[in-house]
Amino acid sequence: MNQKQIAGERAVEFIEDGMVVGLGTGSTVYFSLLALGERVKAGLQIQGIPTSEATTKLAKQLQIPLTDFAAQPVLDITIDGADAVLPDLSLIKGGGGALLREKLVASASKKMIVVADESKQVATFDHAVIPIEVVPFAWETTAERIRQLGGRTHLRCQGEQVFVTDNHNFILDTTFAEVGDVAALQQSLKLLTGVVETGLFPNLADMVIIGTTDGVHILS
Ligand SMILES: O=C[C@H](O)[C@H](O)[C@H](O)COP(=O)(O)O
Repeated sequence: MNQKQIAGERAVEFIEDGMVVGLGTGSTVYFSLLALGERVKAGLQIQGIPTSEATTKLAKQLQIPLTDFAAQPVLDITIDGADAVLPDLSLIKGGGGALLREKLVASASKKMIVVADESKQVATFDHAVIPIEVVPFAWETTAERIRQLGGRTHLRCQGEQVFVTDNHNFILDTTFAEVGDVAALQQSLKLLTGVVETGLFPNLADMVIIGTTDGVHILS
């Protein structure tokens, strides 16, 4: 079994009857969704809130019941992936461009469980790609403001086209030679006009389930 699959499946064991569940995005959570679909088929009663259009589509295919923030403003648990994880459980997310809805869902959840393979464990975010969602209007000016904070920005494209998020924004994949305090960098970036959200997730994950060749390794 691959590392993403064992991590993804283990997280679903934490879901209980009656819960409102945040459904993350990505190739690791994919396995969580498959396992959750099986449990729902077997009688588990939950309501899911998806973090992307892709997850919405898959959840519907798997017949996982869905709800929304208007009906359920507080979630019991969220299961989501990550692009990088520090030992203090700070995350980088947004490799698939879903970071804004992912942060809205995670921050409204009582518990966030992250699922990842071993490659996602890192010692530092220095030089790591941090996706930053920006409004398309004047994105070049926003990029310049990020560069003034020390970031190297790269407008995300998909083939010849600029990548557009589910929220109709652009992504600036940005690296910093020295990230320093993750929460402080997040704050500084959020203060820039034009920045919608960043892929830095300090203080949100409660547990990280890492799939390894010898089974799962749980950090909490
Ligand atoms: O925007 C995408 C999300 O933040 C994903 O959860 C993250 O990129 C990890 O994805 P994967 O499990 O495919 O590596």
